[in-house]
Amino acid sequence: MTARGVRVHLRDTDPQRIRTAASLGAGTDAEPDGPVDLAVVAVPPAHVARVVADVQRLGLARGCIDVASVKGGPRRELRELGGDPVAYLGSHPMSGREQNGPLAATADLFEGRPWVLTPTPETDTEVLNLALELIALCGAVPVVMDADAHDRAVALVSHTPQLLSSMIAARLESADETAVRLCGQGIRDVTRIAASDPDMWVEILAANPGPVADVLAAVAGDLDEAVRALRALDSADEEKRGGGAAGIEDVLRRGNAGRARVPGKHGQAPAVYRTVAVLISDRPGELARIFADAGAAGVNIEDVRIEHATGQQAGHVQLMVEPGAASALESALRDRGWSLRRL
Ligand SMILES: NC(=O)c1ccc[n+]([C@@H]2O[C@H](COP(=O)([O-])OP(=O)(O)OC[C@H]3O[C@@H](n4cnc5c(N)ncnc54)[C@H](O)[C@@H]3O)[C@@H](O)[C@H]2O)c1
Ligand SMILES: O=C(O)C(=O)C[C@]1(C(=O)O)C=C[C@@H](O)C=C1
Repeated sequence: MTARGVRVHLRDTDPQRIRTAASLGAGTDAEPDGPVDLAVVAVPPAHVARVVADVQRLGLARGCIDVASVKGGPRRELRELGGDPVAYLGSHPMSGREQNGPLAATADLFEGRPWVLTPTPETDTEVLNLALELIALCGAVPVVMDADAHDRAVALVSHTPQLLSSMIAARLESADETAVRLCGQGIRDVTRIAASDPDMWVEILAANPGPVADVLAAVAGDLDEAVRALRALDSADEEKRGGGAAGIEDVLRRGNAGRARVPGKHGQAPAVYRTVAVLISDRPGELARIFADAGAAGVNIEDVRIEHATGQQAGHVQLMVEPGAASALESALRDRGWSLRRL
């Protein structure tokens, strides 16, 4: 918001966090002269209703939104605290990081991402308009939903995936070092969010336990089936092995179908990019050099991934590009001395 020319006043119970955020250019730690247009409450879910009620009681802002990952609870709690539901609008940007605190913040975090708004018939239109303006300034895409429908949806697409990622990562805790050193890109993809803050996630899950338990129970059904199918694959009986293979194939094919529905960059259908894998050494400036060379070749990099080679000062950078641009990029990079790897 500050980058878009909006005056942002920062508040937090932890003064160190305000100082860090202000020094990163997120806003000012100075108190505003009077009520601001919009207060954006970005505190852990269990504190949202209390902070919104305080903002309203102290007259700090004309309107108030929150960004918590659950929406039904905060609205009900605000009513219980005697807050004003008219000047409050629950919202949730569907983008985040597995790290928290101001040092993990990035200015373009919400660009192209859905940002859920949960207005009710009583919501003040002025507050809704201010929220829409904020979302537009962040480059996000507004999505209007009922609060409880939102909570059921995020149980499926966010809260259960967090638990499953944590459960897979937990298998590594006491695993043998010889196994852990073999970790490749697959397990990195599946466990990135397992590094998230447990305190925050206990609060999120505690505010949405029923819908998450429903999705997890369905996953548990698939797990039972997969175990049965794998045991059958281990059998001496050919017919049982056939049934086991069909069971495993079924879950993998259903996975393909679900994955194909995950929207790509900017909410579009997932693009099919070609990957150009380039060997890089672990030296400062290598990535900048490769991006500059791709730019000089007139190729737009759609996505990027880095795979570190175990125990070596080197790795592969995978550049995802439009299929039509891949061969031009490959020859341009070879001409500039890069070693490419076939995938
Ligand atoms: N991190 C994500 O991926 C993500 C994405 C979307 C929404 N959210 C939601 O955003 C909110 C904040 O999460 P975050 O990841 O930015 O965490 P964070 O830890 O970076 O920020 C929360 C801040 O709230 C402060 N705080 C706690 N209680 C307070 C109070 N009573 N008054 C004022 N400040 C208080 C903390 O000191 C901390 O600086 C949560 O509700 C979370 O559900 C997070
Ligand atoms: O990608 C991450 O690291 C996230 O934290 C993302 C994610 C999500 O599940 O999409 C997690 C929780 C938030 O409520 C919103 C976004």
